[in-house]
Amino acid sequence: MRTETSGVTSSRGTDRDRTPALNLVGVTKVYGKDGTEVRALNGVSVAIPRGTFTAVMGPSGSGKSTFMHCAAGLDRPTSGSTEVGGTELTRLGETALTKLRRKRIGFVFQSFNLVPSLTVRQNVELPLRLAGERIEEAWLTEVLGRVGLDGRAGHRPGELSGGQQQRVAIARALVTRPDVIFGDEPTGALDTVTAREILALLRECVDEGGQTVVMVTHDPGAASYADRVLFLADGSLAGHLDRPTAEAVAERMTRLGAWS
Ligand SMILES: Nc1ncnc2c1ncn2[C@@H]1O[C@H](COP(=O)(O)OP(=O)(O)OP(=O)(O)O)[C@@H](O)[C@H]1O
Repeated sequence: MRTETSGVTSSRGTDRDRTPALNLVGVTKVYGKDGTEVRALNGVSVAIPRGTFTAVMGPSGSGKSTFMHCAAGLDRPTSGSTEVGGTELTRLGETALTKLRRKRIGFVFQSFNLVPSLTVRQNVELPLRLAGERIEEAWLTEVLGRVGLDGRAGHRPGELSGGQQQRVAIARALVTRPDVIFGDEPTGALDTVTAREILALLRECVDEGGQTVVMVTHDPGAASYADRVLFLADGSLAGHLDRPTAEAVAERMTRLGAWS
């Protein structure tokens, strides 16, 4: 079994800084039973440091969604353990897991998943309300400013472009100051120019906000915004690329048989 670790951490960090944002140890997920078993993940171990941007790639069916679901506590591994910010998810009951997800994990999906009847500000506040947290106006204003939506707080999602809606989703993910933001094809529904703006924004959240981002994508161009790309094949880690270029990622994907 191999553990992937990135070396992108400060040598003067505190203990909290040195605890990986995300730590998977021997995570295996088997779906079905008795002859219909699918081993979607097979002993995956990976530690992702705080303040880094990781892309997860692999051919269709290689286990990317299963990886994200197990890492984010949306699904339970069959064996192995997952830690978010030093807390082991696999030991938590459903209520504690739901609370942890609300507060310490942010999600950005391809389809934005905003509540259409709520304003931008109300959508962004929602995770704090669900977690029963106090809403600090200054922080909310700062988060909306960071994603470039200062003037849009009173609008509803239907009045915004796709790129602006994804900015709302990113603000909603940032608002609880989570240990990790997971992106599931966050630019999959956007045109190329808008996709680049959203990827640059995620990059900025990492570089300037110290956020940790883990993004599943099929797009080598999107993966090139990450510090590291992890490759999955048949449910196992099949290597990584640091400071990836789109060309190098595409070439690795071709070797994994992704486009055949
Ligand atoms: N709920 C489930 N029940 C049974 N098999 C499943 C389930 N979810 C996923 N699988 C299987 O597990 C394997 C990994 O699936 P997963 O969705 O994680 O792959 P993926 O890399 O995200 O694929 P894609 O790029 O096509 O979205 C596949 O063989 C899939 O059919």
